[in-house]
Amino acid sequence: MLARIVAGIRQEVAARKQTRPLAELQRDTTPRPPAFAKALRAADWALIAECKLASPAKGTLTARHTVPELARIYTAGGAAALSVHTSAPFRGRLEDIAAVRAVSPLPILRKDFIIDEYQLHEARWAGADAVLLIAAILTDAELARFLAVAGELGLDTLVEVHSREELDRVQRTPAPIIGINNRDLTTFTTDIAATFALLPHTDGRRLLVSESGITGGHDARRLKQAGVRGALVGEGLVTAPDILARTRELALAGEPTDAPQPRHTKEEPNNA
Ligand SMILES: O=P(O)(O)OC[C@@H](O)[C@@H](O)c1c[nH]c2ccccc12
Repeated sequence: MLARIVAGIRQEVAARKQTRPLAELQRDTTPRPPAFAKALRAADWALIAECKLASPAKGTLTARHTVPELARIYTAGGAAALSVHTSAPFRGRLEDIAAVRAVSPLPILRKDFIIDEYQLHEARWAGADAVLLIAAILTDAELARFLAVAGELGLDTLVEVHSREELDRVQRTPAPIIGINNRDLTTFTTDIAATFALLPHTDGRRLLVSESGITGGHDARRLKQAGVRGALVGEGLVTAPDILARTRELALAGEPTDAPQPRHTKEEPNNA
């Protein structure tokens, strides 16, 4: 599945390079603040809420909402950042970044299969704050190079690992934010045990995010208690009966929203 997706991405990127040459993407060089990393560092828990309409494994996940509608709900619900799929297998487009930017002030992660430096320039040009880099589809040299280029462009990076071997590789780079993907990209099955299994092998010098298969506040709370800084959640949000409520629950890592007010006396119930 992964190899097929990447082959498709390679063709798409080649075609886009023809219609929009690199020089055109490089016109705007205004420096931008690293908003994504900052949002993750701002508190001890951060929800990165993903605008995900479909996936190659499951097909349509939601037909009720558009990408900007999801972004609006996530923003209202207290997400710290947004993840926007821009690849065809997830029914995403590069333009979705601008559409989300128009309705939300939150930092945006470009969620794609980045295999070419050109896509980093595209991300910057489209208005993304950060990009996902997937260790499984990159060589050490590509990873180092993409991290450096992203840095020059003012893009934050979330570097994704699934195995111990990938974690070790990434920890030999300066990547400041590592995402442990609970989804095995060869089978597309998820198990959040993947995060707990890799945690003891992290070097303590990176911000850690858990990705995929996180369904509600209970998972979020367990991850937070284990020292994970945040969660990247798509399906658990878009398939929730009440997306706003699910966003709140995940953004608060399962802490109760309305802590009961202390009662003063039995005769005077607190109506505040
Ligand atoms: O919808 P989920 O299970 O909450 O997962 C979100 C996100 O982690 C997932 O979309 C993802 C993260 N990295 C990937 C790499 C490829 C495909 C998909 C992904």
